[in-house]
Amino acid sequence: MTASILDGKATAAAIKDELKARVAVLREQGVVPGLGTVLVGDDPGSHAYVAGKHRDCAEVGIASLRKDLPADATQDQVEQAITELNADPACHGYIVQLPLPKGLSEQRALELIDPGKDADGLHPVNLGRLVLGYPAPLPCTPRGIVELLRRYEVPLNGAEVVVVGRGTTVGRPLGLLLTRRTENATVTLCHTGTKDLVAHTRRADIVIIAAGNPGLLTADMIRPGAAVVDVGITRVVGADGKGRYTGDVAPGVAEVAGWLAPMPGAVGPMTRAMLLANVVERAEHLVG
Ligand SMILES: Nc1nc2c(c(=O)[nH]1)N[C@@H](CN(C=O)c1ccc(C(=O)N[C@@H](CCC(=O)O)C(=O)O)cc1)CN2
Repeated sequence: MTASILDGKATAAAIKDELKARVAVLREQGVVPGLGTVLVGDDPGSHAYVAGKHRDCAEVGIASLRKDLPADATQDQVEQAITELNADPACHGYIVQLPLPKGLSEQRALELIDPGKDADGLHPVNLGRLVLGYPAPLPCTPRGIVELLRRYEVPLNGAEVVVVGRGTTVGRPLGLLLTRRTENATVTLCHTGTKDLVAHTRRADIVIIAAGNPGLLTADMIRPGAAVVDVGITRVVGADGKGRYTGDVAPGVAEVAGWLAPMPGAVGPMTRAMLLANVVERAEHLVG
């Protein structure tokens, strides 16, 4: 068996076209949706991701508002940037790029975001609303994964899904999304304390791996025909001394799986597209 590839790049491009049309309608009504970013420090990965977010904005007609702070920025300076975006009417939604440099509190930064402008859906109020099943901006990576599975018609209703990784940006909210009545999957959340990971992954219809452990999921760990989603993204340095990103799925899985969302090319582009969707939805909400 060779897996059908869940092409996140093509799907994200289609979603961006849909959003472009919705942004045009908003602009006709005199509203220019705006995405803000708070970027602290000089991590090349974070700079590349933020630059990508603003390129996406330009593509679909969303205005960009950037707050770039130096690596030695204080907590007060970060909180000042957040307070300014909270007050800026041109900003419909914004994100604080994670991780923040050591010594800065991500928790305090996220809690200061106006929940109504939380484009990442990571504010405690919005995570709480997700638990309660109330409308809220959804965290971009989990939303992107569900959207990708849905658009490729991977059966979710009644499916046994194993999510590996219990982080607040992916694993935990993903479990909440997949167990809503609309998705109706049964979710097992595995993590570093799980005793027999293979026993779980082998009986799953869908394995979503967000462990940050390169090559952790090997071909012998999945049921033939299962769907596999690689969320892992770890920077490794090769024998040539060059850095590259690698996922959590080992080579060979594509020969056993029925569907594969590979890294690169699947979850990352969908995450970016969902950020735009969250901003457009916030602007549409204001228009009423
Ligand atoms: N505030 C946030 N911080 C971070 C998030 C987030 O969603 N919100 N996620 C990651 C970084 N990230 C977006 O910010 C992100 C990571 C990777 C990709 C991506 O497209 N990856 C490519 C592969 C890598 C590459 O080619 O450069 C892929 O998967 O195809 C997009 C966004 C941590 N911080």
